[in-house]
Amino acid sequence: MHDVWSRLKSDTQLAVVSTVGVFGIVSVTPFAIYRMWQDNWLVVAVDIILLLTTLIAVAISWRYGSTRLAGQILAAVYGTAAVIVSIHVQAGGLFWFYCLILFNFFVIPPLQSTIATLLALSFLCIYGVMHPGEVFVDLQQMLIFTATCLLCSLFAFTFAWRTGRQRQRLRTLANMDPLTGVGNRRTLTREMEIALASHNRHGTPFGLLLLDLDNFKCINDRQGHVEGDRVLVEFAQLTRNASRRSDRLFRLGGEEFVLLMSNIDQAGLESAANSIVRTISTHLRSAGRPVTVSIGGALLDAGDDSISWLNKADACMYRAKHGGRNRCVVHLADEVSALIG
Ligand SMILES: Nc1nc2c(ncn2[C@@H]2O[C@H](COP(=O)(O)OP(=O)(O)OP(=O)(O)O)[C@@H](O)[C@H]2O)c(=O)[nH]1
Repeated sequence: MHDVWSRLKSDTQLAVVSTVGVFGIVSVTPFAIYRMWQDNWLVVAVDIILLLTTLIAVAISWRYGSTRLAGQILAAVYGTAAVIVSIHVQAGGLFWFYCLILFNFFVIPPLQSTIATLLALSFLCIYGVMHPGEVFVDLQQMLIFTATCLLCSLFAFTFAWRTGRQRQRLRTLANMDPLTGVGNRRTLTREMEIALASHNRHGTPFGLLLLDLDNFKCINDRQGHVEGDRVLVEFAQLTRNASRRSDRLFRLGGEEFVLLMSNIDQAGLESAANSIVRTISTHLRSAGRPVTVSIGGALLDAGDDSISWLNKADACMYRAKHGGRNRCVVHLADEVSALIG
């Protein structure tokens, strides 16, 4: 039960599909029973298909995590059902269209949702024009119905689009360091857990570098925090430029950064660290003086967890500081190798 709750809390789309699934079942079931009582077996069949599809879509999203596919199945089936019910229940059935418009915006992205609604609406209007008096009382009713559906769709689109953008912005704020634009500590923790899982399952080699700017306090004290911030931003840019596209840079806090690398061996880690030490001492300047970095590196070994992995790199970084700064030290299985940058 705890697992179900934590998945619902961490996966918004899963929570949405599950909620609309429960609402769908709760709202369709009484109508299916009512139509049975009325002997309207076509609509009963549609309702039963709706209930089964809802259960299948919710099961797909829980079992395989395919919430997008589940949403598309739900939108397609509920759209088709709304058209069939509108034709066979006449005027009363048309009201379901308004639920469909909102429903689509919950389960699929805004553009897909608008297209799905327009398709269902167009089909209904074409059928209505070809069979006068069957779906709409007259042309005026059809036009009013179409206009109100389009308006609802427009409002829902605007709301869903804005909400999506806000959610995206919040996600960025939660995962990114606002000063340097690299991943923050929280993202690093998640990425390290993913690396550990991939290493344990597939044996993928990983390494990390812990980078700490040298005497950064002096820059702040002499040149002020604005200059300190500029140095941090430029340091992040230079480090990213000096590393591979697949390497990921994170700010651990203050003037400490972590570079996470996949598919790397001891020699690769040493060479990457040396290259960054050289790039920074050559290109990073503050008040005309070179700024340098000390780096500790460690490969992910069998039996490591994220804390022991980071601790190995941290111990090496302190060795680099005590060895005179502007250098890197990379952890070996049985020894520590010092490399002058
Ligand atoms: N400008 C700026 N300074 C920061 C930020 N975060 C932390 N600092 C400063 O970074 C400095 C870190 O100082 P220390 O931990 O003594 O490290 P250091 O001076 O680089 O010394 P070593 O690491 O031993 O070479 C402190 O003065 C913090 O105030 C930030 O976001 N912007």
